Amino acid sequence: MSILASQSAKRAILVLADGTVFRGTAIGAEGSAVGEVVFNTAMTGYQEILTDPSYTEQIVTLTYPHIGNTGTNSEDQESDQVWAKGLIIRDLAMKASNFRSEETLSGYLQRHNVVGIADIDTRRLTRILRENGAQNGCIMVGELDENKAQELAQKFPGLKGMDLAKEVCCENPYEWSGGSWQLGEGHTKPEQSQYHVVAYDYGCKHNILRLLADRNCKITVVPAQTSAEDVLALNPDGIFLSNGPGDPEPCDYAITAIKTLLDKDIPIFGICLGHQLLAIASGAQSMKMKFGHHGANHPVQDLKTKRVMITSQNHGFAVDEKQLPDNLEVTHVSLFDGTLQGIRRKDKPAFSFQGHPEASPGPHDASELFDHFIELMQAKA
Ligand SMILES: NC(=O)CC[C@H](N)C(=O)O
Repeated sequence: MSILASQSAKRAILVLADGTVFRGTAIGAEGSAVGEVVFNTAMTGYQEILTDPSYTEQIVTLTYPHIGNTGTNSEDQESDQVWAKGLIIRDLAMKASNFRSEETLSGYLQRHNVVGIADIDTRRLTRILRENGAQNGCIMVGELDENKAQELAQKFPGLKGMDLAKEVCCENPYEWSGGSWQLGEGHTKPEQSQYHVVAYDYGCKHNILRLLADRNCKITVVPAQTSAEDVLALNPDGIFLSNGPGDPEPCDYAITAIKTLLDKDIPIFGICLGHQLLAIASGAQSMKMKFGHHGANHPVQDLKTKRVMITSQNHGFAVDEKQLPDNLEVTHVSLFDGTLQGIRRKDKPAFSFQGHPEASPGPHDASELFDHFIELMQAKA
């Protein structure tokens, strides 16, 4: 191949639905990707972000400018595949240098057939998304056609109304054997298992299951559409509702099951999509946010203790704090914009958190929420 041909094979564009065009360099697979473009402000954790199933149908731009310097490895996966539709960055590190690195970011994206684009003015892009709201976009690699890319971005239906939890979850129930956070991959403490947690997989991140394993839980993971009756047949001490992609409102199967499970007074803990579903099952409503929360430095206040936690966040929908039923108490709020971050049922052993107490990436300030879940199971036992 001539130098010119190989150079042109490397060119890529990002076109937003509003027609804004960014020209850059391809760093991943060939082809094109269409999705909702969101910005994440975390300075680390690109591999965890890419493999978080909550990013299904989304293209992620990272505001941190220098990405790829620690490469990728098999331990930092938050699921078995890359779910983000595409990656947009400012600058790809020329060298991956870390004792845990097994593969470069570029090689990793290509192997997972995910489109990526570098050399983009991600500050300008982020300003557009902040000012006008998250918007659909298209990354195109190879044959570049700006009009076609804009048309594809405009045709993308958007995440409002998209029921994705049932698309990304496991096919069959399984027992978690992926290890614990403290002890590492492949290690669990089954002999010490005290509580049987049934975890609804709506697109669950592995670190949630690792943190439950750390706390002596035996975990059975079940698909998103598992009925409440099938979950009850497993005789759980507690029920976990996972994070996941898309809009919570159309997930009627989950909302119906959670309503039934709430009636049984079994401890329930929800994270992110699981939080939104618990709220809706309790009578609340969700709404689409302007550009959402995606980052690892969001201050959230615990209203009871007044303590401020720095948290990891990844959501584009939120529970509407203006339309809460009487059975819900607000436990946490975002100090960035005052939106609702945590709730507790006043009449049931059930609570949930909008951010990501499991981090990966991010700080572990909110990990005590896992301990609270254990306390609820203890109290019930
Ligand atoms: N991380 C999540 O669970 C995200 C929940 C939901 N898909 C949202 O964007 O708000």
